[in-house]
Amino acid sequence: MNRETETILTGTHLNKSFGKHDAVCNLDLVLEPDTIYGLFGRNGAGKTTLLDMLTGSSFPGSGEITVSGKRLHMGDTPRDICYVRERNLFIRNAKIMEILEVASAYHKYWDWAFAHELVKIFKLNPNKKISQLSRGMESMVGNLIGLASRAPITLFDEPVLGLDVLMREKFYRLLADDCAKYPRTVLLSTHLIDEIAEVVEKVYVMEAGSILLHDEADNIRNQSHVIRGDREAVLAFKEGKRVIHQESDGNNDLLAAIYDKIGDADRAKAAEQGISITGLPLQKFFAYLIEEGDRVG
Ligand SMILES: Nc1ncnc2c1ncn2[C@@H]1O[C@H](COP(=O)(O)OP(=O)(O)OP(=O)(O)O)[C@@H](O)[C@H]1O
Repeated sequence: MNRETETILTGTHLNKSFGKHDAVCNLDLVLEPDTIYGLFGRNGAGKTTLLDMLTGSSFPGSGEITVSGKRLHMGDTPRDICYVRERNLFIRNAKIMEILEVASAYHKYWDWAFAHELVKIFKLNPNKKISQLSRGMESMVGNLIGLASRAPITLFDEPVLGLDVLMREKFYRLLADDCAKYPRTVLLSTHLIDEIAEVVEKVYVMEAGSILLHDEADNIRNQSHVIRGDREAVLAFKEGKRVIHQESDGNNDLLAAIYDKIGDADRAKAAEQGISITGLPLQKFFAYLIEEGDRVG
């Protein structure tokens, strides 16, 4: 299989600066077909700058982007991509239905039956103007387009801004179910990791314009642990393992967050020494990883 059939979108050696500030630095990214990605990063990490480049909304200072095997040139707006922006560009005076009609004309896999279903599920009044919507409702209109477009590549930038917890859950469930029925590539850019932990299959973590980590979500889940116990025992246990965080925990106890494999022999040793091993929530993992980068960097 050649590279073009294995990947649907690539960004190679991407750079983008605003004045003297490097928002994206020498970044490589590959999206494969039919995979749901999470792009995690703190505020200002460069996520939106990256997505703008990948979708042809802004051009990289240097580097190359290919979409469905074709190189992206200045001014191209690839039809295979649906980009749900953090700050949408909807005409404020347009009604929701008018916005959906424009989107349906643009996206060749648009599904009107699904769009109408989503209008009901998201409790949107199609005759309302964009200017009359709350922030959360505006997000829902963008998300509706992202779902109903069924584009081969859909990029959501902070899709749940302003949404209450029920709507957030509804959106993630609809996305996961619809991608199971109509497989496609989706990238969710967010700083709320735990919420989408169940949905994403692969993860990119971005910090200060670069990719800090790229891994399968399952690998992260299986390899991120918190160990707790007597200081000396924990210090000996963590020897040779990648420790991304460490802190005192009570009198003479130590807590360490480990991003590494912990096998059966390790577990038996830990049990012998009274060391507890628990899973590390993805949000915490991400916070520790970035802290570690700050310490090293
Ligand atoms: N048009 C611009 N002009 C100047 N600086 C910019 C511009 N757009 C982004 N930046 C800067 O580039 C950096 C990356 O911003 P970006 O919006 O890509 O981050 P982000 O990860 O999407 O953040 P957030 O989660 O807050 O949306 C930030 O330091 C930001 O201030």
